[in-house]
Amino acid sequence: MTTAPTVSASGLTVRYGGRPALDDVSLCLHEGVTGLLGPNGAGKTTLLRVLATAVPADRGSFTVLGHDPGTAAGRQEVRRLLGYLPQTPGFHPDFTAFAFVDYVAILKELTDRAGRHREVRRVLEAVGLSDVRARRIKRLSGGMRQRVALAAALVGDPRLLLLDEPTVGLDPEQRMRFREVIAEAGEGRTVLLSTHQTEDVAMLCHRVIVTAHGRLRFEGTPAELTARAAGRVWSSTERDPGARAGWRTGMGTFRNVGDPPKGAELLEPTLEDGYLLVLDGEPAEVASV
Ligand SMILES: Nc1ncnc2c1ncn2[C@@H]1O[C@H](COP(=O)(O)OP(=O)(O)OP(=O)(O)O)[C@@H](O)[C@H]1O
Repeated sequence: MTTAPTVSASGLTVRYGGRPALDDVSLCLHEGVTGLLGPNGAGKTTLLRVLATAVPADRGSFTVLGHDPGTAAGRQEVRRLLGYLPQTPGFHPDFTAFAFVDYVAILKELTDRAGRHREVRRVLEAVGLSDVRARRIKRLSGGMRQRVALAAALVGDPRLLLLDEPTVGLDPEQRMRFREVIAEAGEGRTVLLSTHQTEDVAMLCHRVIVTAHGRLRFEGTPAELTARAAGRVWSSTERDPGARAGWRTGMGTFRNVGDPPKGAELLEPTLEDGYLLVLDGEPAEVASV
């Protein structure tokens, strides 16, 4: 990648009660969509909170397009460049979808009323909510509320978009719609997408980061993550006790991931297989995704 990174982070560490939620994480994010995978408690939300300047790092530093949030002026610049969809977005339920996104647009310093309203209509259209923009948030479904939160993150055309599990709880059609919007947002902008959906990463992302126990375990392309499982996925009629993971498929045969026995019938690996193998060696409660 030849372009300068949007985000450069070095040694980011956050501790809660002495335990590291984020442990010496260094990374660069470029334009396009980067997927952030990791089991529960891996530190994904903590990393997004730090980059969103919602939580300060105990150690380490980062810049966004050269601005250092370690200073008050730098933090203000970084916040101007950000769109953030937190894991549990907060709404005032009596707001309409339009009024809520408009409120966020005002906080984002879009002061010209007519231009701001155009922008609010644009992002509501992008997430497919134009028809219900006058409906109160308390009367919207969970998936629609998630789309309101995405519209609020998109408003003002941020250069860096931080999305914390945006497709959780969405039906397949809505997930597809989200993918379209996120892919579009990744054109000319930098998107960090935290997710448990390896499918979303395979379909959307040009880069992928895997974390566990607050540490970076992998950084590369989805194809490179998938390649970690090349020659390590095989089919058998019984569950192979030597497999790292194995399950009966709908075909009645077992799909095993790990170190295959000699002569095993090898299968085409997926990104999820690569992910499982990257987590291999983690303590069991973390590795059992
Ligand atoms: N405010 C907090 N106070 C204390 N501990 C916290 C706090 N926030 C996170 N942690 C702990 O830090 C670790 C990382 O949590 P984090 O929410 O960043 O993980 P995650 O990868 O986003 O998990 P999930 O996939 O379940 O959302 C966990 O052990 C969590 O319990």
